[in-house]
Amino acid sequence: MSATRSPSATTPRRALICGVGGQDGAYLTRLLLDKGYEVFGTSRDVTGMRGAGLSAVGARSRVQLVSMASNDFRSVLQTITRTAPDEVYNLAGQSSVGLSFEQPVETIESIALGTLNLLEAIRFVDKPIRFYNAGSSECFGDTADAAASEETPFRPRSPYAVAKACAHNLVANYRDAYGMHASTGILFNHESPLRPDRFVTQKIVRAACRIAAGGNEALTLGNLDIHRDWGWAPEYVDAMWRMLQQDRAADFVIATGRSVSLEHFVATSFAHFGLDWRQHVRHDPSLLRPSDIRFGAADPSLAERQLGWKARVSVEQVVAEMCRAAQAATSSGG
Ligand SMILES: C[C@H]1O[C@H](OP(=O)(O)OP(=O)(O)OC[C@H]2O[C@@H](n3cnc4c(=O)[nH]c(N)nc43)[C@H](O)[C@@H]2O)[C@@H](O)[C@@H](O)C1=O
Repeated sequence: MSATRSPSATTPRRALICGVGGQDGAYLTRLLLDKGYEVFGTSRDVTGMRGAGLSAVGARSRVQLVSMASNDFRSVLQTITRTAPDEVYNLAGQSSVGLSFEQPVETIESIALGTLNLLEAIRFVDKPIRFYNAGSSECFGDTADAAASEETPFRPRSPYAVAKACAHNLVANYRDAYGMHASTGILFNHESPLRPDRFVTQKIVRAACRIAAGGNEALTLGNLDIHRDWGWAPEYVDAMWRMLQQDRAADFVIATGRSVSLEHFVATSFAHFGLDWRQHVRHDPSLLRPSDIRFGAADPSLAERQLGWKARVSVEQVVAEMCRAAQAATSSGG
Protein backbone atom coordinates (compact mmCIF):
# COMPACT_ATOMS: atom_id res chain seq x y z
CA MET A 1 0.00 0.00 0.00
CA SER A 2 1.42 3.41 -0.92
CA ALA A 3 1.47 5.61 2.17
CA THR A 4 1.74 9.01 0.53
CA ARG A 5 -0.19 10.93 -2.08
CA SER A 6 1.94 13.02 -4.38
CA PRO A 7 1.10 16.74 -4.52
CA SER A 8 0.07 18.20 -7.84
CA ALA A 9 2.88 20.10 -9.54
CA THR A 10 0.62 23.03 -10.42
CA THR A 11 -2.15 23.63 -7.87
CA PRO A 12 -1.24 23.65 -4.19
CA ARG A 13 -3.40 21.44 -2.02
CA ARG A 14 -5.77 23.28 0.28
CA ALA A 15 -6.10 22.52 3.95
CA LEU A 16 -8.72 23.83 6.33
CA ILE A 17 -7.69 23.76 9.98
CA CYS A 18 -10.69 24.17 12.26
CA GLY A 19 -9.55 25.60 15.59
CA VAL A 20 -6.30 27.08 14.30
CA GLY A 21 -5.71 29.25 17.37
CA GLY A 22 -4.41 26.54 19.68
CA GLN A 23 -1.06 24.80 20.10
CA ASP A 24 -1.68 22.08 17.51
CA GLY A 25 -3.24 24.53 15.04
CA ALA A 26 -0.06 26.58 15.04
CA TYR A 27 2.31 23.65 14.51
CA LEU A 28 0.06 22.04 11.90
CA THR A 29 -0.18 25.32 9.99
CA ARG A 30 3.61 25.58 9.94
CA LEU A 31 3.97 21.96 8.77
CA LEU A 32 1.42 22.31 5.96
CA LEU A 33 2.81 25.65 4.76
CA ASP A 34 6.25 24.04 4.60
CA LYS A 35 4.75 21.27 2.49
CA GLY A 36 3.37 23.82 0.03
CA TYR A 37 -0.28 23.78 1.10
CA GLU A 38 -2.56 26.78 0.94
CA VAL A 39 -3.83 26.94 4.53
CA PHE A 40 -7.15 28.27 5.83
CA GLY A 41 -7.64 28.42 9.58
CA THR A 42 -10.82 28.93 11.56
CA SER A 43 -11.59 30.39 14.92
CA ARG A 44 -14.96 31.41 16.31
CA ASP A 45 -14.24 35.12 15.72
CA VAL A 46 -11.02 35.85 13.89
CA THR A 47 -11.35 39.61 14.41
CA GLY A 48 -10.71 39.10 18.12
CA MET A 49 -8.08 36.41 17.66
CA ARG A 50 -4.65 37.02 19.20
CA GLY A 51 -2.95 34.28 17.19
CA ALA A 52 0.11 34.23 19.44
CA GLY A 53 0.82 30.59 18.54
CA LEU A 54 0.68 31.29 14.81
CA SER A 55 2.99 34.27 15.28
CA ALA A 56 5.40 32.17 17.37
CA VAL A 57 5.80 29.67 14.52
CA GLY A 58 6.06 32.47 11.92
CA ALA A 59 2.80 31.56 10.18
CA ARG A 60 0.45 34.40 11.18
CA SER A 61 0.60 36.30 7.87
CA ARG A 62 0.47 33.19 5.68
CA VAL A 63 -2.69 31.52 6.94
CA GLN A 64 -6.06 32.75 5.69
CA LEU A 65 -8.29 33.20 8.71
CA VAL A 66 -12.03 32.51 8.63
CA SER A 67 -14.62 32.96 11.39
CA MET A 68 -16.52 29.72 11.94
CA ALA A 69 -18.65 28.38 14.78
CA SER A 70 -18.43 24.61 14.48
CA ASN A 71 -21.67 24.08 16.42
CA ASP A 72 -23.55 26.11 13.78
CA PHE A 73 -24.18 24.04 10.64
CA ARG A 74 -24.76 27.07 8.41
CA SER A 75 -21.40 28.53 9.38
CA VAL A 76 -19.63 25.19 8.85
CA LEU A 77 -21.21 24.53 5.45
CA GLN A 78 -20.42 28.06 4.30
CA THR A 79 -16.78 27.68 5.35
CA ILE A 80 -16.36 24.33 3.58
CA THR A 81 -18.01 25.69 0.43
CA ARG A 82 -15.96 28.90 0.34
CA THR A 83 -12.56 27.39 1.14
CA ALA A 84 -13.01 24.24 -1.00
CA PRO A 85 -10.42 22.23 0.95
CA ASP A 86 -8.79 18.93 -0.04
CA GLU A 87 -8.15 18.15 3.61
CA VAL A 88 -9.99 19.24 6.75
CA TYR A 89 -8.37 19.03 10.19
CA ASN A 90 -10.83 19.23 13.06
CA LEU A 91 -8.93 20.62 16.05
CA ALA A 92 -11.83 22.78 17.25
CA GLY A 93 -13.71 22.46 20.52
CA GLN A 94 -13.24 22.92 24.24
CA SER A 95 -9.92 21.22 25.05
CA SER A 96 -9.61 21.18 28.84
CA VAL A 97 -10.66 18.07 30.74
CA GLY A 98 -10.81 20.00 34.01
CA LEU A 99 -13.01 22.72 32.52
CA SER A 100 -15.39 20.13 31.04
CA PHE A 101 -16.68 19.38 34.56
CA GLU A 102 -17.65 23.07 34.88
CA GLN A 103 -18.91 23.49 31.30
CA PRO A 104 -20.28 20.09 30.24
CA VAL A 105 -22.85 21.40 27.73
CA GLU A 106 -20.38 23.68 25.93
CA THR A 107 -17.90 20.78 25.89
CA ILE A 108 -20.32 18.25 24.40
CA GLU A 109 -21.68 20.77 21.93
CA SER A 110 -18.36 22.10 20.66
CA ILE A 111 -16.78 18.64 20.33
CA ALA A 112 -19.57 16.20 19.42
CA LEU A 113 -21.92 18.51 17.53
CA GLY A 114 -18.97 20.36 15.99
CA THR A 115 -17.59 17.12 14.57
CA LEU A 116 -21.00 16.01 13.33
CA ASN A 117 -21.53 19.34 11.55
CA LEU A 118 -18.19 19.00 9.77
CA LEU A 119 -18.93 15.42 8.70
CA GLU A 120 -22.39 16.41 7.47
CA ALA A 121 -21.09 19.46 5.59
CA ILE A 122 -18.40 17.37 3.86
CA ARG A 123 -21.03 14.77 2.94
CA PHE A 124 -23.32 17.52 1.67
CA VAL A 125 -20.77 19.12 -0.68
CA ASP A 126 -19.98 15.65 -2.00
CA LYS A 127 -16.31 16.21 -2.84
CA PRO A 128 -13.44 13.81 -2.03
CA ILE A 129 -12.39 15.78 1.06
CA ARG A 130 -10.21 13.95 3.57
CA PHE A 131 -11.07 14.49 7.23
CA TYR A 132 -8.87 14.34 10.32
CA ASN A 133 -10.50 14.36 13.74
CA ALA A 134 -8.57 15.21 16.89
CA GLY A 135 -9.44 12.36 19.23
CA SER A 136 -8.10 11.86 22.72
CA SER A 137 -6.55 9.21 24.93
CA GLU A 138 -8.95 10.47 27.61
CA CYS A 139 -11.54 8.18 25.94
CA PHE A 140 -9.73 5.10 27.30
CA GLY A 141 -10.05 6.11 30.93
CA ASP A 142 -7.65 4.30 33.23
CA THR A 143 -5.31 1.93 31.40
CA ALA A 144 -3.84 0.30 34.49
CA ASP A 145 -4.11 -3.26 33.09
CA ALA A 146 -2.57 -2.81 29.63
CA ALA A 147 -1.29 -0.08 27.31
CA ALA A 148 -4.14 1.22 25.14
CA SER A 149 -4.20 0.41 21.43
CA GLU A 150 -6.76 1.08 18.69
CA GLU A 151 -8.66 -2.02 19.90
CA THR A 152 -8.99 -0.95 23.54
CA PRO A 153 -12.57 -0.18 24.61
CA PHE A 154 -13.42 3.34 25.78
CA ARG A 155 -14.22 4.02 29.44
CA PRO A 156 -14.49 7.83 29.53
CA ARG A 157 -14.21 9.52 32.92
CA SER A 158 -15.09 13.16 32.17
CA PRO A 159 -17.61 15.11 30.05
CA TYR A 160 -14.66 15.93 27.78
CA ALA A 161 -13.86 12.25 27.28
CA VAL A 162 -17.52 11.39 26.69
CA ALA A 163 -17.67 14.10 23.99
CA LYS A 164 -14.45 12.85 22.36
CA ALA A 165 -15.77 9.26 22.41
CA CYS A 166 -18.95 10.42 20.69
CA ALA A 167 -16.97 12.31 18.01
CA HIS A 168 -14.72 9.26 17.50
CA ASN A 169 -17.73 7.01 16.97
CA LEU A 170 -19.32 9.49 14.57
CA VAL A 171 -16.17 9.55 12.44
CA ALA A 172 -16.01 5.74 12.34
CA ASN A 173 -19.69 5.59 11.43
CA TYR A 174 -19.38 8.10 8.57
CA ARG A 175 -16.36 6.21 7.27
CA ASP A 176 -18.31 2.92 7.28
CA ALA A 177 -21.68 4.24 6.17
CA TYR A 178 -20.64 6.70 3.46
CA GLY A 179 -17.12 5.59 2.55
CA MET A 180 -15.67 8.89 3.73
CA HIS A 181 -11.90 9.22 4.13
CA ALA A 182 -12.22 10.15 7.79
CA SER A 183 -9.74 9.28 10.57
CA THR A 184 -9.38 9.95 14.25
CA GLY A 185 -5.97 10.40 15.81
CA ILE A 186 -6.20 9.16 19.40
CA LEU A 187 -3.54 11.45 20.76
CA PHE A 188 -2.05 11.11 24.21
CA ASN A 189 -0.84 14.29 25.98
CA HIS A 190 1.46 16.39 23.82
CA GLU A 191 3.11 19.54 25.05
CA SER A 192 5.20 22.49 23.90
CA PRO A 193 5.98 26.10 24.84
CA LEU A 194 2.65 27.02 23.19
CA ARG A 195 0.62 25.20 25.88
CA PRO A 196 -1.56 27.54 27.95
CA ASP A 197 -1.12 27.57 31.76
CA ARG A 198 -4.43 25.73 32.16
CA PHE A 199 -2.57 22.50 31.41
CA VAL A 200 -0.42 21.13 34.19
CA THR A 201 2.89 20.97 32.29
CA GLN A 202 3.02 24.69 31.47
CA LYS A 203 1.70 25.61 34.91
CA ILE A 204 4.62 23.70 36.47
CA VAL A 205 7.32 24.95 34.11
CA ARG A 206 6.38 28.63 34.36
CA ALA A 207 6.06 28.48 38.15
CA ALA A 208 9.48 26.81 38.48
CA CYS A 209 10.94 29.47 36.18
CA ARG A 210 9.44 32.32 38.23
CA ILE A 211 10.65 30.77 41.49
CA ALA A 212 14.16 30.34 40.05
CA ALA A 213 14.10 34.03 39.11
CA GLY A 214 13.45 34.91 42.77
CA GLY A 215 9.64 34.82 42.84
CA ASN A 216 8.21 34.29 46.31
CA GLU A 217 5.43 31.82 45.57
CA ALA A 218 4.41 28.20 46.03
CA LEU A 219 3.17 26.01 43.18
CA THR A 220 -0.20 24.49 44.06
CA LEU A 221 -1.18 21.23 42.39
CA GLY A 222 -4.00 18.71 42.60
CA ASN A 223 -3.34 14.99 42.24
CA LEU A 224 0.40 14.29 41.91
CA ASP A 225 -0.14 10.55 41.82
CA ILE A 226 -1.10 10.33 38.15
CA HIS A 227 0.85 8.92 35.20
CA ARG A 228 0.73 10.20 31.63
CA ASP A 229 2.44 9.66 28.30
CA TRP A 230 3.71 13.17 27.53
CA GLY A 231 5.07 13.81 24.03
CA TRP A 232 6.28 16.72 21.90
CA ALA A 233 3.43 18.49 20.04
CA PRO A 234 5.37 19.49 16.87
CA GLU A 235 5.96 15.77 16.17
CA TYR A 236 2.31 14.88 16.69
CA VAL A 237 0.97 17.17 13.93
CA ASP A 238 3.10 15.22 11.46
CA ALA A 239 1.16 12.08 12.47
CA MET A 240 -2.10 13.92 11.71
CA TRP A 241 -0.90 14.76 8.21
CA ARG A 242 0.33 11.22 7.61
CA MET A 243 -3.09 9.81 8.48
CA LEU A 244 -4.66 11.77 5.65
CA GLN A 245 -2.08 10.54 3.12
CA GLN A 246 -3.09 6.90 3.62
CA ASP A 247 -4.98 5.16 0.83
CA ARG A 248 -7.43 3.83 3.39
CA ALA A 249 -8.64 5.86 6.35
CA ALA A 250 -8.19 4.39 9.83
CA ASP A 251 -7.77 5.49 13.45
CA PHE A 252 -4.38 5.56 15.17
CA VAL A 253 -3.02 5.87 18.71
CA ILE A 254 -0.33 8.56 18.77
CA ALA A 255 2.01 8.58 21.78
CA THR A 256 5.60 7.94 22.85
CA GLY A 257 4.86 4.56 24.46
CA ARG A 258 6.38 5.63 27.81
CA SER A 259 4.39 6.95 30.76
CA VAL A 260 5.85 8.76 33.76
CA SER A 261 4.37 10.19 36.95
CA LEU A 262 3.41 13.83 37.39
CA GLU A 263 5.89 13.85 40.26
CA HIS A 264 8.65 12.96 37.76
CA PHE A 265 7.55 15.84 35.51
CA VAL A 266 7.59 18.26 38.46
CA ALA A 267 10.96 17.05 39.77
CA THR A 268 12.57 17.25 36.29
CA SER A 269 11.22 20.78 35.72
CA PHE A 270 12.45 22.12 39.06
CA ALA A 271 15.80 20.32 38.66
CA HIS A 272 16.25 22.12 35.31
CA PHE A 273 16.41 25.36 37.31
CA GLY A 274 18.56 23.82 40.06
CA LEU A 275 15.64 23.65 42.52
CA ASP A 276 14.28 20.92 44.80
CA TRP A 277 10.56 20.70 44.02
CA ARG A 278 9.62 19.49 47.52
CA GLN A 279 10.39 22.92 48.93
CA HIS A 280 8.06 24.73 46.52
CA VAL A 281 5.02 22.54 45.80
CA ARG A 282 1.82 22.50 47.89
CA HIS A 283 -1.19 20.24 47.54
CA ASP A 284 -4.50 22.01 46.89
CA PRO A 285 -7.55 19.69 47.17
CA SER A 286 -9.68 22.21 45.24
CA LEU A 287 -7.65 21.27 42.14
CA LEU A 288 -8.73 17.60 42.29
CA ARG A 289 -11.18 16.54 39.56
CA PRO A 290 -14.47 14.81 40.42
CA SER A 291 -13.03 11.81 38.57
CA ASP A 292 -9.56 11.54 37.05
CA ILE A 293 -7.41 9.08 35.16
CA ARG A 294 -4.72 7.67 37.40
CA PHE A 295 -2.72 5.79 34.80
CA GLY A 296 -2.61 6.52 31.07
CA ALA A 297 -0.39 4.25 28.95
CA ALA A 298 -0.20 3.81 25.19
CA ASP A 299 0.74 1.26 22.57
CA PRO A 300 1.53 3.37 19.47
CA SER A 301 2.98 0.46 17.44
CA LEU A 302 0.33 0.57 14.68
CA ALA A 303 1.29 4.17 13.85
CA GLU A 304 4.92 3.12 13.50
CA ARG A 305 4.08 0.13 11.29
CA GLN A 306 1.51 1.82 9.08
CA LEU A 307 2.29 5.54 9.12
CA GLY A 308 6.06 5.26 9.57
CA TRP A 309 5.59 7.62 12.54
CA LYS A 310 7.45 7.31 15.82
CA ALA A 311 7.95 9.84 18.62
CA ARG A 312 11.61 10.85 18.91
CA VAL A 313 11.44 13.40 21.74
CA SER A 314 11.44 12.11 25.32
CA VAL A 315 9.49 13.67 28.17
CA GLU A 316 12.78 14.92 29.66
CA GLN A 317 13.51 16.76 26.38
CA VAL A 318 9.97 18.18 26.39
CA VAL A 319 10.61 19.54 29.90
CA ALA A 320 13.96 21.02 28.86
CA GLU A 321 12.47 22.74 25.78
CA MET A 322 9.56 24.16 27.75
CA CYS A 323 11.89 25.39 30.53
CA ARG A 324 14.22 27.06 28.00
CA ALA A 325 11.27 28.81 26.34
CA ALA A 326 9.89 29.98 29.72
CA GLN A 327 13.29 31.33 30.67
CA ALA A 328 13.70 33.12 27.32
CA ALA A 329 10.26 34.73 27.76
CA THR A 330 11.19 35.85 31.29
CA SER A 331 14.50 37.37 30.15
CA SER A 332 12.79 39.26 27.33
CA GLY A 333 10.11 40.51 29.73
CA GLY A 334 7.43 38.34 28.04
C1 LIG B 1 -4.95 13.70 26.07
C2 LIG B 1 -5.51 14.89 26.82
O1 LIG B 1 -4.40 15.64 27.37
C3 LIG B 1 -4.77 16.82 28.07
O2 LIG B 1 -5.68 16.53 29.13
P1 LIG B 1 -5.20 16.26 30.64
O3 LIG B 1 -4.43 14.97 30.72
O4 LIG B 1 -6.38 16.36 31.51
O5 LIG B 1 -4.16 17.45 30.89
P2 LIG B 1 -3.86 18.37 32.13
O6 LIG B 1 -2.51 18.90 31.89
O7 LIG B 1 -4.93 19.35 32.37
O8 LIG B 1 -3.86 17.36 33.38
C4 LIG B 1 -2.98 16.27 33.49
C5 LIG B 1 -3.11 15.60 34.83
O9 LIG B 1 -2.53 16.47 35.83
C6 LIG B 1 -3.37 16.52 36.96
N1 LIG B 1 -3.18 17.76 37.70
C7 LIG B 1 -2.69 17.89 38.97
N2 LIG B 1 -2.66 19.17 39.35
C8 LIG B 1 -3.13 19.90 38.28
C9 LIG B 1 -3.30 21.30 38.07
O10 LIG B 1 -3.03 22.13 38.94
N3 LIG B 1 -3.77 21.67 36.84
C10 LIG B 1 -4.06 20.75 35.84
N4 LIG B 1 -4.52 21.19 34.65
N5 LIG B 1 -3.91 19.41 36.03
C11 LIG B 1 -3.44 19.00 37.24
C12 LIG B 1 -4.78 16.39 36.39
O11 LIG B 1 -5.71 16.00 37.39
C13 LIG B 1 -4.54 15.34 35.30
O12 LIG B 1 -4.61 14.05 35.88
C14 LIG B 1 -5.47 17.75 27.09
O13 LIG B 1 -4.62 18.08 26.03
C15 LIG B 1 -6.74 17.10 26.55
O14 LIG B 1 -7.28 17.94 25.53
C16 LIG B 1 -6.43 15.74 26.02
O15 LIG B 1 -7.05 15.27 25.06
